[in-house]
Amino acid sequence: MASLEELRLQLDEIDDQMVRLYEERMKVCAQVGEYKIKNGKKVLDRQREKNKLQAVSEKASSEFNKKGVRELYEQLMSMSRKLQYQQLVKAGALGRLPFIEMESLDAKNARIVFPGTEGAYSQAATKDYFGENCNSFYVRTFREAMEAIEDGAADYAVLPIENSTAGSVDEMYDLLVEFENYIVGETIIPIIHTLSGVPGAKLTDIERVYSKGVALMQASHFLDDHSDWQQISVANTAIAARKIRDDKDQAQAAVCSAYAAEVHGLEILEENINDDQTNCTRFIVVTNQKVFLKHAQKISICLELPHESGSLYRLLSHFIYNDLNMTRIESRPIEGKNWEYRFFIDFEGNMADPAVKNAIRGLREESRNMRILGNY
Ligand SMILES: C=C(O[C@@H]1C=C(C(=O)O)C=C[C@H]1O)C(=O)O
Repeated sequence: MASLEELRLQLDEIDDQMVRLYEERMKVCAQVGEYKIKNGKKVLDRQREKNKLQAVSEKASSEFNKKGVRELYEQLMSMSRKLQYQQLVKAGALGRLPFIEMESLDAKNARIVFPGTEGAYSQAATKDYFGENCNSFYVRTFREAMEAIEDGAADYAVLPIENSTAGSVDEMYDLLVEFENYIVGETIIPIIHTLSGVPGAKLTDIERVYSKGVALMQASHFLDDHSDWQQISVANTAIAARKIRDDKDQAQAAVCSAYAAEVHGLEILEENINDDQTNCTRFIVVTNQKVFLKHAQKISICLELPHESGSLYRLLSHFIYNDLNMTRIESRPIEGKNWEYRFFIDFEGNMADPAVKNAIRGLREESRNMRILGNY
């Protein structure tokens, strides 16, 4: 029997040939890439790849090797496509109107809309991002804020996208798909709830508690200790505070911020009733202009995938190959298509970076309805 050294020498010789052949194959692929640029053809040809996988796997002698050859060729063709995407990006064929790079946002002259009412957490986020004296107004719902941006009634909207306790704000993800608005910034603010009632009310008077559904959830330990209280969900924590003020009923209280309580003239019955003391929410800043800040370092995209095995795995290779760090992936059902999903992916990078351009080119071609939601 041959020694390990001898066997490894044989492997080395085979590998030399394989590398040489790989490089030869890639040279031909580069010519295919040039042809495609000239003739406006897509890089990915699913039928050709299907036929190729069939043909090469048939040449292998055992079931085990058929599977191996298939996997090997899937990777080879994926590398071939990535080379061609690079060629396309170099040739300037980005395929969509580009995002315009901006030095900074004009916070001084901006009109900013936030959902809720005076005292909402989204108002706190607005002031945090645009400054205490910014020119802001409120609308009732997230949708109305997105409409205000689309219509040009406001330049920017500040909207919640993710809470550290309750997770994603699903409605916002759906609205980002529905509207053609773009994320240009984000800010994270602490969310500290109080239980507040009309002046003079005591804890023992309370029978009904109003707040936003997720806020009631974030204070569930405290509220569970008062299981006789009826919990009523309204659009926003500050809207709940306003209602308590307007109704003037000592049996009613709101779960809202200390600031909302102060703005609406309520008295705090219990401070800091969060389950989690580190509770915070990430807000996004949205605009209707296709712009990104020069120093932006995070990109959000969404896309749909064909309902076939391995499609997500293959898609993620664009991040790995281009050395891009993915920071978040989320999925939402696609309306009208049961059990099919739209993926929302955040990754680190700036749109001006060639690695980002290459990845986006590949992702766009190999998925359905890919959209860049923003670079911020
Ligand atoms: C090289 C091509 O581009 C892509 C890569 C393929 C390959 O590496 O064999 C096959 C089909 C295309 O998806 C081609 O179209 O032939």
